[in-house]
Amino acid sequence: MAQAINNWQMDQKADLSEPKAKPKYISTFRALSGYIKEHRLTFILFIACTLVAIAAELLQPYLVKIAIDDNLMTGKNDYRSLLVICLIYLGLSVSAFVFAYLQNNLLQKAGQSIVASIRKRLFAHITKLSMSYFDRVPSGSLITHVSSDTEAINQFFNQVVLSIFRDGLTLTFILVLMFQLDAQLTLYCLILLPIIAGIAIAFRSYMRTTYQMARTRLSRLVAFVAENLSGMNIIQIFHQQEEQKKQFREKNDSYFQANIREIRTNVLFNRSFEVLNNLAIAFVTWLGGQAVLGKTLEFGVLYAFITYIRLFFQPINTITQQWNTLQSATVAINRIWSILAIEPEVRDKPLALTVDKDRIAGRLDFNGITFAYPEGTTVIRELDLHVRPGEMVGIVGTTGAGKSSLISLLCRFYDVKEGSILIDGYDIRDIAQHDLHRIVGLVQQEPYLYSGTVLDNVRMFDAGISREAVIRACEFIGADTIIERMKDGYDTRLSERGSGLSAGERQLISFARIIVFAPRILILDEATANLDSHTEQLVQSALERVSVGRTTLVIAHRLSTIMGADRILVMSKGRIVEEGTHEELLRLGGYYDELYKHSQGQQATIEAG
Ligand SMILES: Nc1ncnc2c1ncn2[C@@H]1O[C@H](COP(=O)(O)OP(=O)(O)OP(=O)(O)O)[C@@H](O)[C@H]1O
Repeated sequence: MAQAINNWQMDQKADLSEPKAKPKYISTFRALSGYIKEHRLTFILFIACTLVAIAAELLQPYLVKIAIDDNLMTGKNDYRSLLVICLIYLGLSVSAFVFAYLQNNLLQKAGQSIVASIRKRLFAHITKLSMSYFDRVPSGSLITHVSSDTEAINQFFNQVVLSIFRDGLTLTFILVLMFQLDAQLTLYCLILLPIIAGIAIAFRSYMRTTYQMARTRLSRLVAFVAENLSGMNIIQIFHQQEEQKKQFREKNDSYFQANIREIRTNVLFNRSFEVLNNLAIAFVTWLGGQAVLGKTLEFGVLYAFITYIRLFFQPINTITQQWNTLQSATVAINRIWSILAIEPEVRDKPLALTVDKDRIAGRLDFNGITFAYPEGTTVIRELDLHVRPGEMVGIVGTTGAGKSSLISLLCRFYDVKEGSILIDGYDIRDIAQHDLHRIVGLVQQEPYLYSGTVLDNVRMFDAGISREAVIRACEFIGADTIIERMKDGYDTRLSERGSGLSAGERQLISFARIIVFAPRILILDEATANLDSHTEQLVQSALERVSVGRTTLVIAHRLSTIMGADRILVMSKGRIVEEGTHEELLRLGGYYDELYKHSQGQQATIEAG
């Protein structure tokens, strides 16, 4: 695999030297070469079966020629030989069927398993890319890469490779047999070749444009649907259905038009080929018929010739049709390989530290950190923060102050531009990410649940964590009664993103996750926002239990969540502007005091209402 990416990268570098980049067919083959080598035995068997299937197919007209010229036209009445010929014909038909079946299956098997491993590799790679990549690339286009681009590679094997071998070999065999039957007549037929090539080339460039247009419009449509699905609640709440329907209709219509254009071009090309085929047959019948009448050509030879000419056009037509597939596979492979070649911006150092989370006390030091998103303005400025092991720190601040960004840096979704973040004195850039993510746990405002059971979601599909451990964790945070009330208890299947559960229930499951994975440092990003007061109480008491003995950072809009924190930080424009306990900050009479009064006012209004 590494070799395949290497080959591809070298080809890309070589291509840069060319002013006008040509379609990268060679690099496509080089990119796939590693995979093909893995299946070389299957490919050898495929070629062998193809040879036998084609030979069995093409020898059939030759047998009929023998029957006509050596039996029927001689008047020998040799029924026995005729029967033998018919039996051999039958045998050839059966062999052609069996070997064509094997040939198809072998190629399908190799092609499908290559595509499955590319898909697996691509998905695994995407999951390792840094958040900055996902900020830039829309998820819709990534879905296209994993689904339709890999499908284009599948078609490459099952159409292009199949056609190159099957149709290429068929053409060669037909030419050999035709020359063997009558060289002069074959040469006459070959006059048609430049005409066929001319038509194919003329159509080819037009077909390429129509094909690419259809693919581009399809990926726009897919991206649009993906975006809409992920933001369906917003669309409904803002009554955007009509507007989205209009935009969808436009994209759908434009894809429809592109498809129609592509189909028309294909039909025109196929029909032109058929006309050409019939012309060639008329041409051979005219020339060959005269020779038969003049007794310079046997009738059986003419029969075989006409059959071969008919068979000759089919593979040419099929091969030319593969141009589209080859084009799309080339584009798809280049797109996939360009993703595979992307190095995650945040990655482990070659000798990354292995840190056992149980030996971490949980001290945190943010030393003069500065951070800006790629192509963005600075959102954290020379920030210093030192947190004791087991301390609970609440973070509040204006919207866009950089609270979530600070947390993203601690999780190493991004790397700081300046300064450093230390956990127990280890720079987080030196710690293996696998270990870091066991040390630092994150609960977000909208916890992500996967399609799977409650059990799977709590233990994150890690079968090494026992059912009992999951149940204990849920009991600990008080989620057990809620889960037991569900249809199948811990085995209840959750729909995508846990949409069948309330926000509080989802939050409790994510707390149970934390208990199971027991990180030393816990981050809660607005974990109690959007909850009704009863669920908030449940979650709040779960939070208190979860945070015991852990360094905890809580970002909160509701001050009630953090009033009891050991320390509260107020952030503004990427800096810490106030710091202290609840009481200290109230005494300070600054932003926090204002926020508190405001929240008290709101509370009073709610109670009065
Ligand atoms: N992925 C991103 N790419 C570029 N800019 C971003 C990204 N995420 C956040 N920002 C910008 O960084 C700044 C800080 O955002 P951040 O989410 O850290 O603030 P916050 O204090 O958590 O705000 P809120 O309370 O509204 O969630 C904002 O100006 C925001 O627009």
